[in-house]
Amino acid sequence: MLKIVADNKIPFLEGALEPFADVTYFPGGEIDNEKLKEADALVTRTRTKCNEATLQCTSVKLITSATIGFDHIDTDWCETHQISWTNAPGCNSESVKQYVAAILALLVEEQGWQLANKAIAVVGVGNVGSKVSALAQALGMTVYEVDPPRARHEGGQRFYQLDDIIDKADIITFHTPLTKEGDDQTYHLCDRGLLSRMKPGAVVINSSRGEVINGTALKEAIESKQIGQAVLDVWENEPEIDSDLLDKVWIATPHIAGYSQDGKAKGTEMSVRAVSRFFKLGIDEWEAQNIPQPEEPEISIDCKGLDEDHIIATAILHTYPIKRDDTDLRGDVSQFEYLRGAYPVRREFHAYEVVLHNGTKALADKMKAIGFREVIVK
Ligand SMILES: NC(=O)c1ccc[n+]([C@@H]2O[C@H](COP(=O)([O-])OP(=O)(O)OC[C@H]3O[C@@H](n4cnc5c(N)ncnc54)[C@H](O)[C@@H]3O)[C@@H](O)[C@H]2O)c1
Ligand SMILES: O=C(O)[C@H](O)[C@H](O)COP(=O)(O)O
Repeated sequence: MLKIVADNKIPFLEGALEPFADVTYFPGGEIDNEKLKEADALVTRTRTKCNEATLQCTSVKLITSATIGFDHIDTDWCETHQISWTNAPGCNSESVKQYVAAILALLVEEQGWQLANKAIAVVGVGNVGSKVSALAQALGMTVYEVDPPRARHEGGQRFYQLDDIIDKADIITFHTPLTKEGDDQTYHLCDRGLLSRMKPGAVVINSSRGEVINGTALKEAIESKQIGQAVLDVWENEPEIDSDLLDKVWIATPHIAGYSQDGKAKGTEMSVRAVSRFFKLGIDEWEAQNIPQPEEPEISIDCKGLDEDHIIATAILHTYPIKRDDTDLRGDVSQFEYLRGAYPVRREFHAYEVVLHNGTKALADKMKAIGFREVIVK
């Protein structure tokens, strides 16, 4: 019988492959060479380093990661050793968009920002960045899209050079993969030099990979007030993160930007389907079951006396009260990994209906463009 080793923190997975395989589950960090000796496939997430040390002399033929990022897979080694691998492109991109939306909502609510007067630089315009860019455009912001590989490939006027707009953006949000070589390498892309050229008081958001920002340089830039605020979901050396940096950033979360139930379900679906295609199991269209509903799927807002930014911010923060995640991490930073494993149910915008009392159709259209399933004006 087919043997599959799987990470035990992949929601919706249990039961999917059991009719076809002997499936054993372990915490991601504990999956090692010994556990993979007789495995045909590994269904994984970012916490298992899929490299020579883990994979040599095993019978693994396929790795499927239920995540967007695949920097935990030594793809060169796998390819030269006939191990196929897949990730889950785009699976939780809407969830990361919701994370950035929640930050914009906090800037409106707590710092009085008027989004139409602000500019955002989106660095990396792939699955996540393109959604963040569309969100910011729907909110009326000026958007600078920065993506050198796409700029080279697609040409045209759409993309900016980071150096040309770095001093114009009120927010710089990073959505690149982590790469350590080549012309477009992103390791420490945000370094002392880049931080020093930012508009004074700018907000830096990183939900890509921790190593895209040099944490030491970021601390200095916050201390010297070169930048106004930093928002970090991803960190160098997770889960042993720099607690001094944590104290200095405005919003700190334990790598959960992509942790909506919807994103998790899609990641699991893409993994199961990849296993099915590879081993011809006949469940190429497998779907996750029983995705939990939001506690309060209807958002009711009286718009009288409120401006559009505040109304939208209220709805966004109803779906995702991001400060809860910040408070939990600051409560005990040693619980970084536990907080990820025990993450509460979060649903994306499309799981919600909004009722606007005294609202306008124009506002309703804007909120639908952001992603809410239904927006009713009463
Ligand atoms: N925090 C989380 O929970 C979470 C969730 C999902 C994804 N991620 C991470 O977010 C990042 C983006 O994910 P994605 O799905 O959009 O990836 P993607 O591959 O779809 O898009 C990445 C984009 O970055 C561009 N890029 C590459 N090098 C660049 C550079 N030097 N400067 C600017 N742009 C560059 C690429 O051309 C591409 O368009 C990845 O690092 C992923 O691992 C994190
Ligand atoms: O790459 C991704 O998809 C995200 O970073 C994802 O949220 C990582 O999840 P993990 O495997 O660490 O649970």
